[in-house]
Amino acid sequence: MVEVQNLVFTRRDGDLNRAVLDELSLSIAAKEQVSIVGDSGSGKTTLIHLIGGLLRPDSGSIVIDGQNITQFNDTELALYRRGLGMIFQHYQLLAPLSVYDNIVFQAQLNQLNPKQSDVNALAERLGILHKLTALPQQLSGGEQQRVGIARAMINKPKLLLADEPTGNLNAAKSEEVVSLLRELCEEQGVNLLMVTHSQHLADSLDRKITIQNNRAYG
Ligand SMILES: Nc1ncnc2c1ncn2[C@@H]1O[C@H](COP(=O)(O)OP(=O)(O)OP(=O)(O)O)[C@@H](O)[C@H]1O
Repeated sequence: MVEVQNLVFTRRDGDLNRAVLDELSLSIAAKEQVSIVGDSGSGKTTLIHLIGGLLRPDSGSIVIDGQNITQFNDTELALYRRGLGMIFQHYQLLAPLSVYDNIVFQAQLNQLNPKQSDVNALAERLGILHKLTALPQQLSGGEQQRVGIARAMINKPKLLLADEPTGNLNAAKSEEVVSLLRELCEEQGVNLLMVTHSQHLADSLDRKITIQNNRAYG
């Protein structure tokens, strides 16, 4: 569950501080799947990064499962980030590593050692079982994003943050990837927050939040 209250985040713009998010509040129930839409530059990525503990707000609170992450120190915040799943538009796979190693690398850094049988089961589910020994460059965009999803899901996160996960894919591939993402999140009871520019994909989730005039609606 995500509870954001009166969030303020400013960025330096020349000599001025400019509010990107200003007293933004929103509430997302456990297991809910929510899309985040809004004009370019409205602050969607900023919001995802704040909820993901990659940025700190100027003021306001972000409560995740009862814990106000804005009060975490750096170590606590790093620990919090390890428990999240994140998916990016440009996949951010490690080029020299095989698909299998890309899926487990982050988990292993965090001293979690996913079982091979779990990796295989997830890869099968995502249709990339036959690609586990391939390098990312040998994969299509859609396949690379499936690896991104596997990497995010292998830790069994409670919260999955996806920033334009289909921004590099065509409409048909985008639908495939998002419907897989939805299914997996539903099965595992994962809260999904997905930034998208596609109204169609946004409408396919439980709820749509629009960022406009530095605030959240919907
Ligand atoms: N590192 C940065 N330094 C200064 N300003 C930034 C930085 N990153 C983003 N901004 C500004 O903050 C505002 C919000 O950016 P953000 O990336 O959150 O928007 P967005 O809604 O995700 O946009 P898009 O849909 O184009 O990806 C924009 O005006 C942007 O120019």
